[in-house]
Amino acid sequence: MKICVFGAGAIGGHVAARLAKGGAEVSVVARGPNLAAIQERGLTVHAPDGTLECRPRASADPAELGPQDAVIVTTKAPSLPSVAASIAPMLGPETPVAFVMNGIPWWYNDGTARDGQPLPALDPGGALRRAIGISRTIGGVVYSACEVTEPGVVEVETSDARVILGEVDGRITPRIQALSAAIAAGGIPSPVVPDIRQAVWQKLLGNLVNGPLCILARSCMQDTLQSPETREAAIRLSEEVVAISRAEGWPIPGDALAARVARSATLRHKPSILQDLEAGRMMEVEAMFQAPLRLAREAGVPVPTLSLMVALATRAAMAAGLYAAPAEAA
Ligand SMILES: NC(=O)C1=CN([C@@H]2O[C@H](COP(=O)(O)OP(=O)(O)OC[C@H]3O[C@@H](n4cnc5c(N)ncnc54)[C@H](OP(=O)(O)O)[C@@H]3O)[C@@H](O)[C@H]2O)C=CC1
Ligand SMILES: CC(C)(CO)C(=O)C(=O)O
Repeated sequence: MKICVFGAGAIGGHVAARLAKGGAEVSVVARGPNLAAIQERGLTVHAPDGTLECRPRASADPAELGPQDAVIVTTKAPSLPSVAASIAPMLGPETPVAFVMNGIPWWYNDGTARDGQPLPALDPGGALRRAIGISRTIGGVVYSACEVTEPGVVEVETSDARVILGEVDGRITPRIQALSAAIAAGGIPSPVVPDIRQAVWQKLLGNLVNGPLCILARSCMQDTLQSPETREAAIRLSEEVVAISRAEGWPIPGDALAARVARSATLRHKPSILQDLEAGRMMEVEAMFQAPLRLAREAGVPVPTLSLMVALATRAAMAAGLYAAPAEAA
C-alpha cells in the first residue's frame, strides 16, 4: 500500500517508521532541517520496543510524491491550512485522508445532529472541506508520547502507542481496515472504532488536563503533578472534561480518574503543546482548548476549573505570539 505521512515530526515520524516496518511503501512530506535530515540519513525512531530505521521518500512538495493509496496527516492543527493548500497532487479519485491528531477535529459536526454547521475556527475558510472533503476523511486519535530530539530523530517515551481510526459516519469500511492493517503490521495496534468522537474525547481528557497545567508550570507531567494541589486540580479538570463528553453524547468513563492522574505523574513527557511553546511554534490552542470549551458553554456544562486553566494557558500562548483568536470562531 502506498501511503504518505504528511508532517513527519514526532507522531508522523513514528507512524511512518511503523508503516515502513510493516512493509508499506511510505513517503513523507516534511520541511526545513527535518526534511534535509530525512533525505540524507532517513528516519530514526527510538521506541521502547527497539530502534526503527527507514528511508522513506521525502519531499516538501506533495506533487513530487504523486497520488497515494492513503494519506495520513500528522501536522499540528495550525498547519492544516498549508495541508489544504498543497495536498491535491496526492489525491487520486479514491484516496482517503486520515487526520491523526489531537483536539476537536474540523469534521466533528459532520453526520451528527449538528450536520451542516461547519467549524470555521478549525477549518478557516472551509479550505480542508474544499480540498479534501468529508467523503475522503477518516478520523484518527493517537497515543504515543514522543518528541523530535534532533532533525530526523524521534524519541518515543511511552510503550502503549496506538493509532485509533474511525470513519466520520462510523462505518467499518474496507479502506479503513486496510489502513489500520498497514499501521498494525509495523507493531502498534490500530483499532477501528465505530465511535471515533468518543475516542477524541477520551484523548482530550489527557490534553485538557496535562496541557494547561504543564504550560502554566512550564514543566513535564511528572514534575507538574508532584504536588497534592496540582493532582487535585488535575482530578477536577478530569471530572469537568468527563461532564462535557457526556453532554456531547460521547461519554467517556468517569471512574479511575485519580489513577489516570497518578499514571500521568510518572511520565517525564512534556505535552506536545508545551513543546510548541518552548520551541516557538504556533500552538494548538484552538483545537485542543478553545473548541472543547466552546462546546461546554453551548451545552451549559459548568467547567470553572477548566475555564480558568484554559484562560491562563491561552494568555501564555498569546503573550508568546503563538496563538491569536481566529476571526471566524464557530
Ligand atoms: N508529540 C506527542 O507526544 C503527541 C502529539 N499528538 C498530536 O499529534 C499531532 C502532531 O504532533 P507532533 O508530531 O508532536 O508535531 P510536530 O511539530 O513534531 O510534527 C509536525 C510536523 O509537520 C510539519 N509540517 C507542518 N506543516 C507542513 C507542511 N505544510 N509541509 C511540510 N511539513 C509540514 C512540521 O514542520 P515544522 O516543524 O517546520 O512546522 C513538523 O515537522 C498534533 O495534533 C499533536 O497534538 C498526539 C499525541 C502525542
Ligand atoms: C500528553 C499526551 C501524550 C497525552 O495527553 C499528548 O497527547 C501530547 O503530548 O500532546
